[in-house]
Amino acid sequence: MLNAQNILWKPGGKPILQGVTFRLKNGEIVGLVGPNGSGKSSLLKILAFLESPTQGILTFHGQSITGKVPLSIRRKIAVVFQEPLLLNTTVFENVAAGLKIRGVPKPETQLRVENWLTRFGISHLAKQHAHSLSGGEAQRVSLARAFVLEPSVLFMDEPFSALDVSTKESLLEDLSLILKTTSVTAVLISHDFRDILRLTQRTVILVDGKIAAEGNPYQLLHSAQPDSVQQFLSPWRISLMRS
Ligand SMILES: Nc1ncnc2c1ncn2[C@@H]1O[C@H](COP(=O)(O)OP(=O)(O)OP(=O)(O)O)[C@@H](O)[C@H]1O
Repeated sequence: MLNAQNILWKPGGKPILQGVTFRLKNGEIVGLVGPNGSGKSSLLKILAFLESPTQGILTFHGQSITGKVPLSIRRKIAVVFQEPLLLNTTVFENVAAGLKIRGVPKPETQLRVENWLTRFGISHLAKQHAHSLSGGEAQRVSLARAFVLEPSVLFMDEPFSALDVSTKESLLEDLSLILKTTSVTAVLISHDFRDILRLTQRTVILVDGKIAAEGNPYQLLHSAQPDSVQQFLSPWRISLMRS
């Protein structure tokens, strides 16, 4: 559904992405990992049409995307960042905001928002002000706000990294179930390879702005890889063997 071919990105003259070719198929959950500064967030922003590549071809459902991205396509994409960036209003209004902008009728908005608040276990917080939430609750609101839009593609950039271990664990459990029971196509960036093993079926490893390896995350972990990939995966191999 989303194809990126030979993407080059040099925002300040320095090449950040160097010839990345990435294909996202309908319904798959793809992990995007790699060392700090390898270009993961940059690639995510380009795939989500938040940045334009310096060179390369992007197509969405077969339609070539150049210049200004049509609103109808932008609206098929949702992005969740590490910081929830919630609006200064209630939880309900935060989750409803995107539907209001799209002109979804009130009764349908009510049903859809209630459904996603329930699925993320936060319906009891509906009337609470978003800025009074804990980090875990706020990230649940941020995810509900993305899912309520029923996007074709959901991008998640480090959604758990600001959460403590037990908060993260309960969110991972709920998100894992939601991803299994919806047909959403998603890309997840995480520094924690355990999240990637748990949530994704295919993983892309970026090193220095290039795809250094890709495949099933378990197979990547247990097979021989080029040195740059070994270096990134070794600590995970060791820590996962111990646990
Ligand atoms: N708009 C920009 N202009 C210039 N350089 C940028 C821009 N955005 C990112 N970079 C640079 O691109 C490189 C890759 O950044 P990016 O955030 O994509 O990496 P990352 O793999 O997501 O890193 P991390 O794991 O630390 O979040 C960094 O050196 C960063 O400073």
